[in-house]
Amino acid sequence: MTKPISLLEIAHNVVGSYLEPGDVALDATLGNGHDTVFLAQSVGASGHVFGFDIQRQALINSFRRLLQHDLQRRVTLSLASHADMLSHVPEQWHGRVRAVMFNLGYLPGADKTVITQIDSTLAALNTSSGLLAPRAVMTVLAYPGHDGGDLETQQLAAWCRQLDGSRFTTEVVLSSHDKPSAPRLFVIRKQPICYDCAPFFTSNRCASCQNSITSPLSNRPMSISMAK
Ligand SMILES: C[S@@+](CC[C@H](N)C(=O)[O-])C[C@H]1O[C@@H](n2cnc3c(N)ncnc32)[C@H](O)[C@@H]1O
Repeated sequence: MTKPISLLEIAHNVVGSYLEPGDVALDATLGNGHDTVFLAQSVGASGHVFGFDIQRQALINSFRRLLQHDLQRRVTLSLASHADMLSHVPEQWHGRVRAVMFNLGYLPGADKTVITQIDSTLAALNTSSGLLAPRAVMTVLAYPGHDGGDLETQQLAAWCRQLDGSRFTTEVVLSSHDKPSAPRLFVIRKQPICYDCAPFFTSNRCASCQNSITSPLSNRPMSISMAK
């Protein structure tokens, strides 16, 4: 039997479909740098990635991983909360960021009590949504199964519901073995449409290819749209 695709792979596939050489992307939670390396590879030598974490160890781990791939020149690492990202992303890129990735929770292999917090996560989501380009994407991998993670996931879902539906669409991708405690991936797309066209926009279609995003393949995790 083929192994179901993981939520992280889905996040990379979605984000990768938006990124082109020369783009700017943000890694809101550096951790061990896996997403950072992926983003740095996707934006090419002419693009740039800004990454954030509140733990020095995460910056060290991410920098080491970038060095292994000779990608360190494409990335600026900040020892800062993602809630403060605005002051670390140069103004010339405000409104031009193509992708933002969040992977909530704790740094694997480190102190599990240092985890993302609702207030700073929501502040960072608000800032990120303003930094995004007209056609852009944000992914948030959330873990309701750990301490505080369930409330953070609920708040994240509520934050998605209050987004302007004419500018943003949200899908939630569930693990194939879904349980209330299983991780879930939020995909928030900023639409490349003007306000004049917004009334004709259908929220269950991909903005770039117009494929339906609500029909899961049999061995895939299930994707649902966030209903208002
Ligand atoms: C699950 S890990 C991220 C995994 C990472 N994306 C990777 O590819 O390895 C979550 C990270 O979020 C970080 N974090 C927690 N609160 C944060 C905040 N306010 N701002 C930025 N990072 C934060 C933690 O220190 C931890 O390293």
